[in-house]
Parts: sequence; C-alpha cells; structure tokens
Amino acid sequence: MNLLELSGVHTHIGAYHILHGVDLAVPKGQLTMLLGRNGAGKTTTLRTVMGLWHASQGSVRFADKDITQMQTPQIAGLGIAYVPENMGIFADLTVKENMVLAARSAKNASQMDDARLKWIFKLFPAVEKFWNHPAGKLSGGQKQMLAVARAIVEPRELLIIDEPSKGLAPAIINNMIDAFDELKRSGVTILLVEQNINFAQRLGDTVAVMDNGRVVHSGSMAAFSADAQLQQSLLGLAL
Ligand SMILES: Nc1ncnc2c1ncn2[C@@H]1O[C@H](COP(=O)(O)OP(=O)(O)OP(=O)(O)O)[C@@H](O)[C@H]1O
Repeated sequence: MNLLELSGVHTHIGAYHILHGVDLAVPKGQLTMLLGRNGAGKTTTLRTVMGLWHASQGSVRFADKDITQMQTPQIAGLGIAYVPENMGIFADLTVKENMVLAARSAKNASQMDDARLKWIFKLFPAVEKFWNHPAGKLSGGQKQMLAVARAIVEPRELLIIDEPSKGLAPAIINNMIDAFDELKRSGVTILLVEQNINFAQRLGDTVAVMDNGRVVHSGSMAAFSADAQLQQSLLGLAL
C-alpha cells in the first residue's frame, strides 16, 4: 500500500513551470530515495507535498486523503514531518528548547514523553550531550541530527527529509545511516532526497529518479543499484 501518492503533479513557482507531471509513490513502511541531478525538482516536489507550494494540476494523496489543496499546518497535523535542507532549527535556543518547541503536546521538557526521548537520545547521542547548549554551537552533523530528532519527537506516519547527509564527513554519515536504519525498524515511512549515492544505496528500499520536473524512473533500490548503465544514463554516474 502507498502511504503517499503524487499523480500528474504540476507546480508553478511564480511564472516558472517547475514540475511537469510528477508521479511518485511512497510505499508504507519503506524508505524511498528521491534522486536526481541538481535542479531536477526534488525539493519542489517535497515542498508541494507539504503545501509550501501548491500543485496547479494533479493530486497529492496521503493515507487515502486528498491533501493537494490543504495548508501546511493541516498537512503536518495528519502526521507528516518535514526537515528542509536548511534544517529549520533555532540557533539561539538550546537543544532542549528546540525539542520542546517541536513537541506539540509539551510545554516544557518534563511534559515530553520520557521513553520516546530516551529512544531519541539513543539514536542521536549528541542531542542528549548538548541538551543545554545553544543549537547554533553544534557542528553541521549534530545540527542535522537535532533536525531529525525534532521531526520524530512525536510519533509520525511519514518523515520527509531533504539531503540529510549534505556537507557531512563520512564518519558522521555512517552514524546517520545507523540512525535511519533504526528509524526504519521502528516502522515509520521515510522519503529522503539524497545526493550521496552511498547513503542512498545503503538505506533505500525503493527509488525514484527525477529529471526536468518529472519522475523518469522508479523501482526497487536493489535493481537500480545493480544496473550501472541505468544509473549512468539517469544520474550521469554509476553507484
Ligand atoms: N523560488 C524559486 N523561484 C524560481 N525558480 C525556482 C525556485 N525554487 C526552485 N526553482 C527552480 O526550480 C527547479 C527545481 O529546483 P529544486 O530545488 O526543486 O531542484 P532539486 O532537484 O531539489 O535540486 P537541488 O539538489 O539543486 O536542490 C530549478 O531549476 C530551480 O532553479
């Protein structure tokens, strides 16, 4: 079953026609990798799902509801968390304050779900270690982990994350892969935009490749990983 489904989605940004009929399916319980060259339309696709842009044509369905024309808070309220490329964390606030703000049902740290917080600390030890530090002082990798931690502070149906490995050192990327592996085991459905092919290959169950505002290939990551010619023709490189 597909948790998220885009059919024939066109998105305009001002006068620019950016998405030209995106068809994308995100199967429930799986991790879907959205790949493609720079400017292919990946971020615009994520923003269209979140209602930050609205499709001018086509439909976006989540858990069998039509969300195409819904506003962002309403979409988030259905159980979708979105981590944009700039991560959306508050640099002047502490890690704790960032987490409390992300938890809709908690007014302070003591109201947060203890077991869930412990689970998050295990996934991302830096969040616990720097709990009382300003988020702006964290390294790039720690900020990225805080951004994902904020997204999962409450149970979600779908996590949408734009380039979690961007600018991170290989050792940090490995930590991130382990954390996503654990997240996958928790049963949450994930849609990731990635440029890091190693990251994509190690975590992806399914893959969709975009080019020129359309999805030009979709299928299993295993089959895509095994087909160097296909990778070369779609991404200009082999995995
Ligand atoms: N606010 C905007 N105004 C005008 N054009 C935009 C805007 N945002 C994106 N675009 C254009 O839309 C196209 C798709 O951009 P998008 O960011 O979705 O691509 P992407 O696949 O995520 O690429 P990248 O990996 O470079 O972020 C690009 O040609 C980009 O220049």
